[in-house]
Amino acid sequence: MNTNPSLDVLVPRRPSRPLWDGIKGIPGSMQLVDIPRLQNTWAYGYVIDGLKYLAAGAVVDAIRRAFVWLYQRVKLRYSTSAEFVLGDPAYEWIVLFLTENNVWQRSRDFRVTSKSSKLVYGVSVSADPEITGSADYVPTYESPQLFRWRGFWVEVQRYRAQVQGTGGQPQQAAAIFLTYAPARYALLLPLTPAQSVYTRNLSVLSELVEEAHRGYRQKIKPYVTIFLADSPSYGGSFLWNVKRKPHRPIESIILPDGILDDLISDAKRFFASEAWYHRAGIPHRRGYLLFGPPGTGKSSTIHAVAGVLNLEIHSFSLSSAFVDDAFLHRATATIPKRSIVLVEDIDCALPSREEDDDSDAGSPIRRERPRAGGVTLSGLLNMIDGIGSEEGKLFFATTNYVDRLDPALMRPGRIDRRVRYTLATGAQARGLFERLFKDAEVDGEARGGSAFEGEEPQAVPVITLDAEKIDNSPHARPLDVAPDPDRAEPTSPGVSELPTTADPAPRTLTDTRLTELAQQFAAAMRDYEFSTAELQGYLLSNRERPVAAAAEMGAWVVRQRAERQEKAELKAERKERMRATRAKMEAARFQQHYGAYPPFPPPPLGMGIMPFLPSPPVFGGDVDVAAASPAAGEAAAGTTAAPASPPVVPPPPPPPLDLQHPASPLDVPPLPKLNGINGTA
Ligand SMILES: Nc1ncnc2c1ncn2[C@@H]1O[C@H](COP(=O)(O)OP(=O)(O)OP(=O)(O)O)[C@@H](O)[C@H]1O
Repeated sequence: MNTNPSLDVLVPRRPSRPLWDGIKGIPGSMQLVDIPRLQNTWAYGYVIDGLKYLAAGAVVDAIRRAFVWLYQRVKLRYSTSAEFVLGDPAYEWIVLFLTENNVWQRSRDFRVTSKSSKLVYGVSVSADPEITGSADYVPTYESPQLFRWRGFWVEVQRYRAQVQGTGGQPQQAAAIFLTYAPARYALLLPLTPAQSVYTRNLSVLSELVEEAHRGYRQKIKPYVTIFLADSPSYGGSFLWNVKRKPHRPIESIILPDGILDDLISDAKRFFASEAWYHRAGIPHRRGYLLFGPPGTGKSSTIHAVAGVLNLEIHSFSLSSAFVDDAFLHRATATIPKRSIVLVEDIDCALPSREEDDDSDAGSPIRRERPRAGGVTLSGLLNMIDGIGSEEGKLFFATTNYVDRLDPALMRPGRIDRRVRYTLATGAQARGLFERLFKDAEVDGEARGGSAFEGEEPQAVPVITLDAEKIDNSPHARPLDVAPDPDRAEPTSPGVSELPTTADPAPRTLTDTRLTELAQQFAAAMRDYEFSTAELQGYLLSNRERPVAAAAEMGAWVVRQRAERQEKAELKAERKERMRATRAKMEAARFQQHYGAYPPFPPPPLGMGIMPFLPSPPVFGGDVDVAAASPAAGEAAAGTTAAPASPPVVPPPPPPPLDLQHPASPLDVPPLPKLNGINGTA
């Protein structure tokens, strides 16, 4: 008989419906539950314990739910969420704020990266500068950190996730959650999830963010912050790659007088006249196009302007594969007020014919440059003057090929000012020399010893007036001659006055001497012959030898000219081969469609295929598909087309630098015809 009443409840006896048939092995029996025997089995204890735990769990869960319910009521009444998402500038502010407030001190999680130009807010974790100098130690706040701020307890926690980027690559996403409560609610903090702010007073949150922003601006002052849109975005968020660069001193940019000052005062006026723009109903933005050959100072100018005006740069490279219209739109929407939006090499966004094709106008076969990652002209225009581009933003674009730009891009309102950069003039070369060698020591060899430890004194090339080597071009100057390696004489006028014995005390160049050397340096080249970057490269390779740098400039110029000539010849040869290949391909196609001879009179010579048509079929009946590939074509063309090497004509000096000054943003004079810039037609 069953004496256990609880088991009676759990296993009711139902004589008409036996439950334990299978256990006793007698199907159909109605009295088979033998409770006393069941109690003696080993499983019984487990079953009873399990039931007890189940009951205890249910009670705990009920209590937890009651707490959550209570928390929800408190949260609804007092709290707000504060989330800072990686990639947004506010994320940078808050991370710096946390670092400055030493919130990391109890942190156990750090990300260690070698020092680079990437903007990171590392903390000093060691007293040894040798160690802290080579790496950044960034607290990651993976575990919650609690700190006090203005009478509030603030809890910070970071969440990290791997998400799918637009390009399909995995992408890091992160956010920082802040929770704060007045000190009297501090006890509640540990009991609650971190995403809440325990007060409805939003001004507390705003004060915290503003303080973080102020601190950030202060900290970042000596630097220009550059946000690069160089990673695919994910979901609705946008990820900027943040770098920083020290300010570029404005006087280190060597341009004709007035250009930089004018640019800066124009930008200052723009920022100061926000109210006027609003009253006039004109979107508060201003566009600048800087164009000219590579290495002439376009990017440097933008960095210097950003430093002077304390602006951040948000930079786009339109040639990245993942950049499309939607990407541009999303990115532009995240750019804060008072920023520079920079598109370098803006011509890359638009389809254009290859440089080499210019002589083949009219040919049906053209090699188009591949379109960059799906950016359309209208997408670009929307980016420049869409909603997200208003609110006090300077738009800067640079290009080496201004003639490739669509007129729609350059209409007033999108581009308000255009600044042309040219290769260096003599005055710029002098300025560059003086800037790089100001306060420099006199060369070791000029003082009688090598500037470099253990190095043989170099024989300084002598400039001779050899009639055969003299450049007779109209731009030539007396120093356009090759050095004579057999003769070595004192470097330059004035150097012989320097002591000839080794002098341990370093001697700096006097201002007069520096000016003389700068003039000597500049006189060795023609105006508009080299880019400032090329001259800078030469001077840097002679950084400790100003006297020799000036004296050897003539030889360097001669070498550069010879190299250029060689390159120009090779290019002309390649171009000729390509043209011959294309002509063959056209002839083959023509034959395929119409047979060996045309059914109509030949067009004038020079119109693509005709020079090949009167001859009997060169390729036989079939089209040689391999010949259609440039490589095969080049090989074939080597036997049929004699490459012509046109003489290298020195480029005509371009017009002087000009900065156009429209009277108003809507009054921009038409762009002058720019044939010849950078060698393009
Ligand atoms: N006018 C200049 N004054 C001082 N330095 C210059 C000038 N032009 C070029 N440089 C130097 O040459 C280098 C390249 O300059 P920068 O990148 O500004 O040229 P860029 O015109 O933007 O070239 P690209 O069109 O190839 O981008 C930099 O190191 C810069 O210091």
